[in-house]
Amino acid sequence: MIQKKLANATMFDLKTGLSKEETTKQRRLSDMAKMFNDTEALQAKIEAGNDSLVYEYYELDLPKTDGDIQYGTSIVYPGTVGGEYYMTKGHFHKILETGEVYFCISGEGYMLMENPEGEWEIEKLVPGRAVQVPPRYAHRSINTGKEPLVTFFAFRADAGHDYGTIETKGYRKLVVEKDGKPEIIDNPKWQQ
Ligand SMILES: O=P(O)(O)OC[C@H]1O[C@H](O)[C@H](O)[C@@H](O)[C@@H]1O
Ligand SMILES: [Fe+2]
Repeated sequence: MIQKKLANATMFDLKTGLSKEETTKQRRLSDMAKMFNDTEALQAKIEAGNDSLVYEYYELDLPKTDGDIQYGTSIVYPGTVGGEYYMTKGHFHKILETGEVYFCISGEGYMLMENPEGEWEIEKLVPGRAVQVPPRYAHRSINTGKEPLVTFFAFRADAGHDYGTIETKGYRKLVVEKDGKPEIIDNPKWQQ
């Protein structure tokens, strides 16, 4: 009898977060045009030929029904742009009521979250710590350490990604390096 393949299984390295079996989607500084607050510092780095990899993540080829779970790892590399730590773009889910779970495997940083009602939350990511992003909250992971920040995530597979709101309005808060330590500040460019 031929066993029907029901579950998708993948190996991820616990230090690097990478999988030998799959390819990542990568975002470099040049893909982050509207994301970092200091657009001039970003432009200067790119023009100096320093288009470094900011983060990569997996989008496994899984079915996208409401009953399926999309999962994978996300790896944010260490670095700053104009004092702002390297981070993911961040997004709302198109199905806004969808939450997501992140489990930190390696590195350190924060999960920054905000909802359309104006509430915001920030949770520390350290190895072994799990964070649930509640429904309605946009979420962005930020690497405040010196090593790659590796998280494992899982969410309802049909939730979708809405980047437009973040690109136009930005986040209410930024996480910047001040005297070598992370500090949460108001985003001076945030638009109502
Ligand atoms: O989608 P971004 O904000 O660019 O972040 C990249 C990826 O990070 C996370 O790991 C999410 O779970 C993914 O769904 C997301 O696509
Ligand atoms: Fe998400």
